[in-house]
Amino acid sequence: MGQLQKDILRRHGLAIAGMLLFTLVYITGYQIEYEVEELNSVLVLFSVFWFGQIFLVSLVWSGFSNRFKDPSLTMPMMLWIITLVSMMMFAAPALRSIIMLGFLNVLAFGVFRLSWREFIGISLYTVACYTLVIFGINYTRSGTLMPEIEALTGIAFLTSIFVYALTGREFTVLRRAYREKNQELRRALARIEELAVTDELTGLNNRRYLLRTLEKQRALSNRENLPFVLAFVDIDNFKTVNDDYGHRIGDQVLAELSHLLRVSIREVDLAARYGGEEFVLLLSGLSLEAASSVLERIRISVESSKLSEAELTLTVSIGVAQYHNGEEGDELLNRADRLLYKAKRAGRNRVELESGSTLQVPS
Ligand SMILES: Nc1nc2c(ncn2[C@@H]2O[C@H](COP(=O)(O)OP(=O)(O)OP(=O)(O)O)[C@@H](O)[C@H]2O)c(=O)[nH]1
Repeated sequence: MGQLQKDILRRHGLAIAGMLLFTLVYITGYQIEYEVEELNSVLVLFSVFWFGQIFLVSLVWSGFSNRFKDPSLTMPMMLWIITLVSMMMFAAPALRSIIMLGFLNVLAFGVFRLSWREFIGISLYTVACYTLVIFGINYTRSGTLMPEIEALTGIAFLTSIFVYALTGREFTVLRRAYREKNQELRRALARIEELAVTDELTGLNNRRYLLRTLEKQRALSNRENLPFVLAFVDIDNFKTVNDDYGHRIGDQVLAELSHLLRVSIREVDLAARYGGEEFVLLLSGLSLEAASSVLERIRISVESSKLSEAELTLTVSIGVAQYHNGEEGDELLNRADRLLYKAKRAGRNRVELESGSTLQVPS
């Protein structure tokens, strides 16, 4: 059972407790004021009342009401109670004051649940029932009511309903403002989280995100024996780009290379900017051999691309290491970094693989 349904049922539980109390007070009042023999017709009325009530609550309880616009069925329940309570008022005019309080309690139940329009609707329905019953009593038992007092009671009743409606409206406005603020906060938080893990220049994830993902990947790999590969990708002689063409072109190169890296890997892989002109790729589920062909393809595609508006031809050096079950993330990063410098020392524009990898590749 979801939290929403629990909340709804808790509210209905309270309402049922209130109605039980009302039933007791009414029947006691009836016994004091009227002949006990006439009680039977009132008991029939209460049976119908409770039957309908239990039927509606069971719709909520079973989850059947979830298919309706308002799963709490507040409106049908209120209509049911008000109709039956009006009939009880007709059956026992002397208990009018008890019943009026009953009406107000029912309306209080709807103040926070219903929309402004629904609340006005149900209030008008209540006033109509009340007026009809008063006319009915006057017609069938003339002389039992004092018209002036009834009119004054009606005005007091209407005033209370009006105050309820205003309170409900205030509450709706507050609730809406609260919901909007909450949504705004959630959006801002999502944006902050995104900014905290994104590199502004390239749009790739940053080192913080990489290290977090590396930890998750390690945990997965240790548990499932799933291989993965980490590669350092570094632009060769990038300093000369800045020196010869300026930082603006250098930035363009970084952004375009980042794009190239991102589109060269699968959704499940990760390309992150490690810092400066150094990038890291995390290739999951791949053996060193499989990863090496992906990385070789990347190396060739960088070499054959024209980067930035200066249409520069650049190369990258890549150091590739496979994760060894149980090792720390730092160790893996260091091994890949060392391989990158080996590639640099060996003349650049090459993919340097680690020899002697031991992780098993699942068949
Ligand atoms: N335009 C630009 N340049 C950057 C950025 N971050 C780092 N750099 C530059 O990247 C260059 C890195 O130079 P080095 O570390 O000497 O490396 P390299 O010239 O690529 O030489 P090798 O790596 O040995 O091939 C430096 O000139 C940095 O200023 C950036 O965000 N934008």
